[in-house]
Amino acid sequence: MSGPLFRRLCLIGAGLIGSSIARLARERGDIAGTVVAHTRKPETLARIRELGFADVVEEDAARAVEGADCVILCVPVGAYAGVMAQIAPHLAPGCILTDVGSTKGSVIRDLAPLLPPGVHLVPAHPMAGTEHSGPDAGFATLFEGRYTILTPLPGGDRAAQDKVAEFWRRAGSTVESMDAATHDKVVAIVSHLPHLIAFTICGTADDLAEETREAVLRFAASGFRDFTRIAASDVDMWRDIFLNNRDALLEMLARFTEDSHALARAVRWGQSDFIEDRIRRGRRIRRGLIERKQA
Ligand SMILES: NC(=O)C1=CN([C@@H]2O[C@H](COP(=O)(O)OP(=O)(O)OC[C@H]3O[C@@H](n4cnc5c(N)ncnc54)[C@H](O)[C@@H]3O)[C@@H](O)[C@H]2O)C=CC1
Ligand SMILES: O=C(O)C(=O)Cc1ccc(O)cc1
Repeated sequence: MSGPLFRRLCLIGAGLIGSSIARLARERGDIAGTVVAHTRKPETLARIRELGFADVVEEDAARAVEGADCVILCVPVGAYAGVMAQIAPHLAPGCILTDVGSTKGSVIRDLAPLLPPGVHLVPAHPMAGTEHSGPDAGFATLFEGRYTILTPLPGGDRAAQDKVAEFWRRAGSTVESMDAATHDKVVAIVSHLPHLIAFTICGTADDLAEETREAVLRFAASGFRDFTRIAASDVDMWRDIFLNNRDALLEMLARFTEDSHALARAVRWGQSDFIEDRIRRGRRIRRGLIERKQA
């Protein structure tokens, strides 16, 4: 049998996603010979050592990437430019630089200009996660049965793209490729707008008068609970996503606002047919999603 996919795999950031990758590599022998993990805060470094999912825990980002044949950025997307400035001079020629960030246009904007010659950039986004964060939250099966989207650069190295795709297939993902602009539009509607709405509706409920708010929290029916699960997500990560997918997110929010105003008008004027039509359409689409998942 041939050796693992990567000789030395370096993870910059070892929270939910980074630690899930490390745990996966530990569980499967065919991904990495050595796993190096770097993170910024001393307390997180200490916790990673305790959890023991990395072979090497390195406090210096530049030293962490030295000699790695694959580096995966697993930090909030707003930290990419700063991290890249630290690591770029230390990336070995032939190294694959990839990531897991939730936005892709900004990632290419922040990484590509600093890419040293001979280093191959292959941006990636596993469409898998939870509302939990940090190194304790990760688990090796996180990516199973989920999509991972690659947004390769035009003219990028095919062998590097194939290797990153193979890595995600070994993680249990189905791999798709698209351009970064398409990716950013798709995730704006399926992921970023739902998070924006979930954060907002929690605040809207919290703004209610004391008595009503008390009742809302006590009686929060499963609908409100299901709908707002994702509002428990990490602050830094979501601030960075909103700011780095601004145009696509604002476009989807404008469309949503227009559509919700149309429904509000129908409610105001008692237009049952319009209301029923919107509910039927929503039901049809949601049921279709579940059937697709089961197929
Ligand atoms: N949480 C989720 O469900 C998903 C997240 N993503 C993306 O994955 C990336 C990581 O997210 P999570 O693992 O969920 O976050 P997390 O908050 O669990 O972990 C982030 C890690 O990066 C470290 N970090 C932050 N800034 C740093 C810096 N400048 N230098 C070094 N380390 C730094 C933090 O200390 C932490 O260990 C983000 O870009 C996010 O958009 C992608 C798919 C799903
Ligand atoms: O918790 C959930 O359901 C999520 O939606 C997780 C998630 C968050 C960010 C991503 O870029 C991808 C997936």
